[in-house]
Amino acid sequence: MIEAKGLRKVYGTKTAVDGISFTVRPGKVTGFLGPNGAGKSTTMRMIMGLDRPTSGDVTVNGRHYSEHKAPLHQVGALLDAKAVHTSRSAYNHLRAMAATHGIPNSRVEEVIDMTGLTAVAKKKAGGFSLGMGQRLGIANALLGDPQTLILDEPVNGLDPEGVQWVRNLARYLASQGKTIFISSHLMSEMAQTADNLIVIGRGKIIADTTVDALIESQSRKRTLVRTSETTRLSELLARDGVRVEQNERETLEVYGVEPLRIAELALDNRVLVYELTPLTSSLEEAYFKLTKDEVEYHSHMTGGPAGPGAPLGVNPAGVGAGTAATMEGIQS
Ligand SMILES: Nc1ncnc2c1ncn2[C@@H]1O[C@H](COP(=O)(O)OP(=O)(O)OP(=O)(O)O)[C@@H](O)[C@H]1O
Repeated sequence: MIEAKGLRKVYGTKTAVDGISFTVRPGKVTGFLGPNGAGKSTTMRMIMGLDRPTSGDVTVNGRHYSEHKAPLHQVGALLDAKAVHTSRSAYNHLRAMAATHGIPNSRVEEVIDMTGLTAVAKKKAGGFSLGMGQRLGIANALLGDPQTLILDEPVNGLDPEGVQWVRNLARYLASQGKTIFISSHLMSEMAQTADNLIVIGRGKIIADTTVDALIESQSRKRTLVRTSETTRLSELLARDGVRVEQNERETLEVYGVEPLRIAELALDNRVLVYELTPLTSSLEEAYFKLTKDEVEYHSHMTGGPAGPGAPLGVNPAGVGAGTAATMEGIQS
């Protein structure tokens, strides 16, 4: 369990984390989301005692990180996958870490096997690919079989098999009652991995809820309707003040009413409807809506302004057309 109360971190004139309070519970995977620079890594570093809060407090399993007698058994973290001796082999790196924490060599073999590093375990970590480095970082985090696991962007650089492996690992460990706290920018992955989400923007919490509730809160009720009488049904719905869009032949998107109401209206007026499907937003759509005012670093595509539906100022037409992009950080 991770508990933060009024946690705040100021670097010079920059408030990276602005007095946040949250609880990450055992038995669940909790995703930690937010735009670049929102304060996720700073929060994770404070949990691990690597950064001292300017004010407020954070504990893991009831104590500050530094107060735990055997911290590797309490909490394991992947914060910076490059933080290994590049001249040491993965095996020697893990062995050295295990030896200084009273962890037997058999556990080193176990985590090497679990993370799929067996074939490269005797090679120097400096020559590892990004994905192999991530696996070593995760092996390191798992070494003490910790009750709480903190992973900062663990799937960064992993191949699809690796991404799936992290998902299954996180879900398995949560099912064993462990506390799993993961940051990621991959929304589709988070939707499949996490039970709960904490969303942060400009150092403040903007949502602390379940994945389903977050999607629901940001979704507008929409129903896909297939009928051969689109014009007539559109007119009937418009009379009730309902917004209707037609994007394909024989297909309507109807906003803001229950499918039952659409079916009743169609039945009363003898309009044949052959499909009624409630549509839900993806986590990515919900996330964009939630954080659209919290993004500090916008991308600008050359070749025209962003369209009204374009998330984060990215013009989808420009992307599709292969337009050259310039990335520009704007600090507001
Ligand atoms: N050591 C530091 N000194 C000064 N500013 C810092 C320091 N560490 C972080 N910051 C600033 O604090 C803010 C939060 O940074 P942080 O790395 O926690 O964000 P993040 O949510 O992890 O971002 P990303 O998704 O890009 O990794 C940023 O504006 C960053 O520039």
